[in-house]
Amino acid sequence: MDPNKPPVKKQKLNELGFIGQPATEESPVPDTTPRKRRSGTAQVDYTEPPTSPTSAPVEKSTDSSFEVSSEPVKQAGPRKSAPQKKGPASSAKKSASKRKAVEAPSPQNTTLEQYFTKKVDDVVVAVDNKPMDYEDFKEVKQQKAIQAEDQDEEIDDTKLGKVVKAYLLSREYLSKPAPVGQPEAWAHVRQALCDTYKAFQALQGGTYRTAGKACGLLVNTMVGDRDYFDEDVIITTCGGGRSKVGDKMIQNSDQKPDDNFAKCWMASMESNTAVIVIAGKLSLNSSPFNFINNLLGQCNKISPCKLPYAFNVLGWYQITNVWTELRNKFKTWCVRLERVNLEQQPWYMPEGNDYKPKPYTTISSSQTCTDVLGEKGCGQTYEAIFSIGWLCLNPSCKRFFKHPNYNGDGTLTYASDFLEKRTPFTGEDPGPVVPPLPESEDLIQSSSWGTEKAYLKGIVCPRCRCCSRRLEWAEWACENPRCDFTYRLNQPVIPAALAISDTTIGDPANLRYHVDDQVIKSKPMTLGPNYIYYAYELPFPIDGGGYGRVYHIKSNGNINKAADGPNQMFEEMQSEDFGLKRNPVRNAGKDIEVVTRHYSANYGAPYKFGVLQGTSKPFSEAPPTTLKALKRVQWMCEELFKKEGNVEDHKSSPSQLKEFNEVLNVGYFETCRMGYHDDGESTLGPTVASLSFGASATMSFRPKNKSKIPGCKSSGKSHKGDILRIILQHGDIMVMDGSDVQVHYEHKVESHGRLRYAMTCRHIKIDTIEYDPKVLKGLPKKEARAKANELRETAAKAALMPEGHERFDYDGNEVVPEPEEAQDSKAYIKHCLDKIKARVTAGDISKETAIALVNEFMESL
Ligand SMILES: O=C(O)CCC(=O)C(=O)O
Repeated sequence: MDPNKPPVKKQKLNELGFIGQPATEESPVPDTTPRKRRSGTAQVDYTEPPTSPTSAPVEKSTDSSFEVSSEPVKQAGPRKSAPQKKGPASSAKKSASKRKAVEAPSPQNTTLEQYFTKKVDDVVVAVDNKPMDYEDFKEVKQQKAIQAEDQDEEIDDTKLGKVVKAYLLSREYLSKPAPVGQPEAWAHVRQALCDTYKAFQALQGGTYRTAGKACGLLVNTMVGDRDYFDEDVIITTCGGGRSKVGDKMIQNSDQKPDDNFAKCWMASMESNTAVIVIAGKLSLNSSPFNFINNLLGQCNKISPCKLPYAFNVLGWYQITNVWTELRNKFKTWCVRLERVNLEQQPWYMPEGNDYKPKPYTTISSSQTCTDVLGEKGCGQTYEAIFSIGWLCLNPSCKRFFKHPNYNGDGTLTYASDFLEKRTPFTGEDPGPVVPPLPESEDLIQSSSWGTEKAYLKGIVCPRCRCCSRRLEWAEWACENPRCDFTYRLNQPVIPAALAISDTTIGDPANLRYHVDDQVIKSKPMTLGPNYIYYAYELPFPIDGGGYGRVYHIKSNGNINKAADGPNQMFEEMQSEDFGLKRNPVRNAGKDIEVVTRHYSANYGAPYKFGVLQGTSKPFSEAPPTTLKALKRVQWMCEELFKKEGNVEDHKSSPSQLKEFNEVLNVGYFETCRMGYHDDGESTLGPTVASLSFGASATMSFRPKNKSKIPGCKSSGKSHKGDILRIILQHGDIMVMDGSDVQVHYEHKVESHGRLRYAMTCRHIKIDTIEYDPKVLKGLPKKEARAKANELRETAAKAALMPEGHERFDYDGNEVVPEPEEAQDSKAYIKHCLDKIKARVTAGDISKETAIALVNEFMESL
C-alpha cells in the first residue's frame, strides 16, 4: 500500500443495510486529485476546472498534427461537476513507457543519410515507447524531402525512401488550417474510445453496428476518393467491399443490394437514430510500419482542418441519405451524415473561418426513373446527388448510374445542393457528446457495488478530455501521459456471503460442470480435517506420453468462516491496494493496443518477466492477504502431495513440491474473464495452484490443437472442445500438477458474479530468469551477463518472505460448529436452484436444460 495515501474509507455493509443505504458524511466523494506532474512534459495548468463553451480557441503549438496536444479543453455547456476532494496524490502510477522521451541523435560527424537512417531507427524504437517529441524527426525529414525534391531524386522504396515519400505526401495534410477548437473527447488508443462510447465499440472497421442499426462511425485515415468531410456534412461508404490496394482502401467488389452494413445504416436513418462520429488521423503510437503506411496513405486529408489527436470525437450526426453509387466501377453503398446540432459551431471548423449555420432546406431535385430511349426505367425516385445531373441510384435498374456525360471514368463530384442541404433533426436526443462520470451517489442509489459491467467502461477525462479505459482496479487514471487526473468511487466492502450468493449460474451453453469420458475423476477424498478434494487425471497423447492432474480442493462454510479464512480475506482484500491492473494482451503501446479483461498484480519472484516487465513487486510489499493465501496454498499442496505424491515423482523424477515463491493476484469485475492460456513458461515449476474468493467461476481445460489427445477431435476449424470444466467456489483451491498439463492443455476462467478474486501461486526457477532480449540488445556479452545476474539477485530478494510472515502460517485446523455449515450449504443450494427455476420461468431456458443444469450442479457440489 502506498504509505502516502490514506486508505480509501469503505463502508462496511451488511446484507440488508446495503440496499438503499443513505449517504453518510464519509460516503461518495470522488477523488479528483491531480497526480503529481512529472518533469519533461509541457507545463500546462490542469488545475483550472473547465468552464467555457467548447469551440473557444485554445492556444496551439506550431504544428499540432505531430504532437500529443495537452491543452485542457473547454467544455460543451454545463456539466454535472463531480464533488472535488483535495488530498494527497493517488497511488496510481503511469507506466514508465509513458514518461520516456526520445533522445535525438546528434547530426554532427554523420552524413545526413546516416543521421536520417538513425532517426528512422529511433522512430522504430520510439514509436513503441510512446514518443512525445518529434521536432527533430520532422526537421530532418523535411530537409531530406527538400533535398530529394531539389535534386529531382527518384525516391526508392526503402524504409528511408518510404518515410520521405510519406512526408511529401502528407504535406497537403500538414498545410491544412488548425481547428478553431479542440474535441470534447479524444483518444490515443482505439480501445479507450470503444470502452468509453457505447455507440462505438468497434475495435476494427469504420462502422459500429448493433441490434441491426449503425450507431457509430470512424472516418479514419484511409478515406475513399469520393469521400467528403466539411464542418457539417460527411459522405463516406457504408462499409464492406473494400480492400487495401497499395496504400489505399479501394472498392474492389460489388456490394449486394441487401448488404448488411447498408441495411444497418438504412435502419438508423429510418428510425432517426443519431450516430456518434469520430475522425481518426495517423497515429504516432501505431507500429512503425503503420506509422509510415499511414503517412503514405491519405492522413485523413479530407478533414477540414488538421486533426489534433489519433481519434477525435466530432459529435452526434443524423443520417440523411443512404444510396448505391459506382466507385472504382463497383456498386458501393454510401451514406451522407449531417451534424445534429447545427446551431453550434463545430470545434473542427478551420481557423479563420466564420461559422454561419446554413438554413434548413427542402429538396426539390428528386426525379423518378422513367423509360429513356427504349431503356426501361425502374420508376424509383432519387435525389440528384451529383453535379453532373440526376442519376438513377437503383443498383438493379438498367439505367443505374448512367448519364450521357459520364462513362464511368474520371472524377464525379457531389452537387452543391446535395452538399449544402440541411435537415432538422427530429430523432430522440442522443444526450451529451461526453458521457457523464459515474458518481459514488449512483452506486448507493442503484445498490451497485462498483464492480458491475458498467464500471468497466472508460471515462472522458474532465481535465484534458482524453478517453481513458478502466485500466486500474481501484480507479480511473487519465491515459493522457501529460495529465494526472484520477477518479475513484467510494465503493462499499461487499461481505463474502453477498458476493457468493450473487453468483449466477451463467450461460448453460458453456458454463457447466463437465468431465469428458477420457478424464478419470476420483471419488471424493479428504484432506486435513476439513477439506475434501477430487483428482482429475487428464489424458495425454499415446505416442508422446505425459502425465498430469487437476485437483479440485473444496472449501466449505466452516473453513470460510474461520478467523483469517476466505470470508475475512475477501473482505480485507477489498480495502487493500494490490495495484491490480489490466495489462496489454495485444499491440502494447500502440493505438490498437488491447488490454486483458481481468486485472492482475504480481508479487514475489517476477512472473512473465517479458510481458509484465517492471510491474512485479516483492513479497515485502505484498498486502497481508497475498501472504495468507500463499501459506494456505502451500500447506494444501504439501498435504495433497503427502497423500498423492506429485506427478513429477510419478515419472520417477526426484523433484518434490517446490516452495511457491510467486503469487499472481487476479481481480474480476462482472463479465471479466481470463482467456485460454497455459502456464508453461520455462521458468515455472510443474505445480500451479490457485485460491478463489467471492463469486464462483468456471475453469475450463481443453487440449491444445497440436496435441493428439486420444478421443479429442478439433471442434470447428481451430479449437478442440473443453475436456474438463470445474466450478471454483469461494475458498476452493485448484491445483494443476505436472508440466505436461501446460504442454498439452490450455485453460480459461470465467467469473459468474460481480466480484471475484483469485490468487495463483507458482514456483519460479529463479536461476532460469532471463531479460527480455530487447532490453539487452546491443549490450556487450559481459555486460548482458552481469545485468542478468543482477536481475536474478533482485528476483531472489523479491521472493524472500518478509519479517513476521509466520503470523500468516496455516495448518488447516479450523473449527466451526457443524449446524451452521449445514445451513450455509443449504442456503447456497437453495439459492442456485432458485436461480435455475427463475430462468425457466423467464423462458430463458427449457425445462430439459434446467433438469440437466440441476443434475450437473448437484454433481459439482
Ligand atoms: O482465476 C483463477 O482462478 C485462475 C487464474 C489463472 O488461470 C492463472 O493465474 O493462470
